[in-house]
Amino acid sequence: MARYELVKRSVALITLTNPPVNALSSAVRHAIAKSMECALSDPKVTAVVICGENGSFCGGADIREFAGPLKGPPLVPLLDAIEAGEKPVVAAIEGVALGGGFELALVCHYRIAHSKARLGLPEVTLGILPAAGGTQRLPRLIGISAALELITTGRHISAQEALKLGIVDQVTEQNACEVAVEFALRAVAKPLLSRRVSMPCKPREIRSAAVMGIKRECLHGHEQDLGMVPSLGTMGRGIAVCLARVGISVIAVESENKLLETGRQMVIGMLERDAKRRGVSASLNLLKFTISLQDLKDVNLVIEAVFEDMALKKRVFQELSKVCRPATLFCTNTSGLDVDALAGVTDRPHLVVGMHFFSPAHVMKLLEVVCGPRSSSETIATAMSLGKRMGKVRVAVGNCPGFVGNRMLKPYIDQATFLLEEGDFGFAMGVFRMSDLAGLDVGWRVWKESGLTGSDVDPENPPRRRQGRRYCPIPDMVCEKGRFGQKTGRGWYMYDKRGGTNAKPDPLIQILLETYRSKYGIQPHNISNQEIIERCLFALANEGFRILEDGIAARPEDIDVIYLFGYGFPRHRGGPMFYASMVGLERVLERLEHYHQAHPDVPHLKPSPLLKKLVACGSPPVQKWREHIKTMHSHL
Ligand SMILES: CCCCCCCC/C=C/C/C=C/C(=O)SCCNC(=O)CCNC(=O)[C@H](O)C(C)(C)COP(=O)(O)OP(=O)(O)OC[C@H]1O[C@@H](n2cnc3c(N)ncnc32)[C@H](O)[C@@H]1OP(=O)(O)O
Repeated sequence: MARYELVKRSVALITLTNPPVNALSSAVRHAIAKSMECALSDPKVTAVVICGENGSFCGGADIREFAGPLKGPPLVPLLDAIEAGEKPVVAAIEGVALGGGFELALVCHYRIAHSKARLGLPEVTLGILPAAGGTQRLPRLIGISAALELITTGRHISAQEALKLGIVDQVTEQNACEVAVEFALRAVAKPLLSRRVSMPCKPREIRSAAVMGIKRECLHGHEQDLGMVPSLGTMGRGIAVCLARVGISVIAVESENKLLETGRQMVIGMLERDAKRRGVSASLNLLKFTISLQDLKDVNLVIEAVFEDMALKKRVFQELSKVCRPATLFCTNTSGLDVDALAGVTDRPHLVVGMHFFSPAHVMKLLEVVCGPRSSSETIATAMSLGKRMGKVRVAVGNCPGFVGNRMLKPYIDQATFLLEEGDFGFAMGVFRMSDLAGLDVGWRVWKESGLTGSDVDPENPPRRRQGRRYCPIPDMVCEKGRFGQKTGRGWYMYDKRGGTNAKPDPLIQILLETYRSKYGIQPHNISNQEIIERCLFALANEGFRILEDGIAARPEDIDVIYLFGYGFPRHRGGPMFYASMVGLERVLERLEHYHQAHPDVPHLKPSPLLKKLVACGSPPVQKWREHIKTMHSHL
């Protein structure tokens, strides 16, 4: 778990050996303690270097040990002892120094980082604090404001940024361990006191804290050398970039030459910029562009990314069934359409699976892999593996309208618009900015297809009621004015230009709201922040409980991963399901009952049976909820 050797006659080299990222398992902590004891007591040793095997310093706590009881030596006294030792210790950081790994580096008296190394305190993303000294040592090293930013965001920083901040002493392109050994030999003669980061911090820094704001198998039988993306629209372009940059050949298909050329230029530009940023050469030779579906006859896997229209997608899959080899997998990039209905028009329903990428696909980490009832286990495993190769955070979900993420969005957005009808200020507008970004026409089309708005609606229908429940027509009114969000320069907000991102309140929306409220005799009233949060977030979590009941997600943690990586849910809150457990399931149930009583025509506010069951069982912790769920999707 750690190798101990003497190098250059007097340097003790401690190499952490716990693949894949040399995490701090109990055995590793034990081995570090023993090695340090040897180094400090051996008179031949004048300095120590700590490094990690296989190009990775240390990925922090060993997540494989999280479920069990804490065993082995605790980390804090071990780290304190390293820092307090009378021989200089140098951390040789290659790969990652994260969480406890970063905290280990912070107790070393010097830190040498390889130029490609990444450092960070991602604990906040796990809902915990960097409690092995990170919250204490980092502010002392780089100042409170810079440290708070790293601690509260969990952001990874590059070696170069770490050097600028004063976290590392030297960045090298060479073997960091060899550089550290030479460095350690030179450090022997230097005083250590000032190198111990946990020395008291200056009073000026403490005062400024008081006014500071706190702001991840091989492809089962389907090694993918060829992927393809029909349609080089926004999603198709991003997906093509994701594939090419991890070395997968892509044949990109468009319907006509002009669109093909535009798409080609954009994909090449995106790949070149991406390669420049990563300091590698762009893999342009992996891309082929065509307007002929016939060119796909020999590919192993197809990712269809045409416009979100069921009839169009069905036509594409019928054509693909004629063109492609019988063993070719068909993946559909859809944000909510019925994957099984698409599988049904192909000659190979068991080889069809959903891959719901999030926009922009080359940036967003989340991938929902949608398992249709006929998707084979091998098909699902292949899509999951492909996602892994593309560097995505993958969650296997069941097939239902909107899958997990977008299905939960419906009650959340509904509550936001109902609140907009009812209230006049204090409203957190996050959902409206997000809708402007996604495009308001997307939801409008779905509402139309499901008969909630548009020409199919019975004119005798009361405007604020549809299909027997409360309906808010304000989003339709916004769309009827051609306001589709950022892409049209106007939506819930106004933007300086089409495609602009700088949202400003638009007086026209205020006028629209006032006119609407006066037409329907709605008296706006003051809505507290608490009510806004409860109605939006408890409705969101309530749908999460229904998704678990329906077997669309296998576990609450999957729902949380989807919301953290696909919907910008605040990391420190852990996701909607974890948040509900933190608030207390009893309270969530009580508030939902209260709001459902006040709004009986809003079914999403009716507490889900699973929530009630969990409360009746004494509100067990999130990781125990699965024991109370009857329906389990066979593939999840
Ligand atoms: C409540 C906890 C109490 C426990 C107390 C224990 C006492 C000691 C600890 C003290 C406090 C310290 C706390 C922490 O350190 S919390 C922070 C923990 N670390 C992380 O959150 C890092 C998580 N990992 C990542 O961000 C990434 O995996 C990566 C950047 C390290 C590498 O990314 P990438 O190159 O994209 O590869 P993968 O994500 O695919 O990972 C590769 C492989 O490595 C495994 N792995 C990653 N991190 C860990 C880890 N910390 N422990 C064990 N294994 C890890 C990952 O699972 C993959 O494995 P594979 O699926 O088998 O391929």
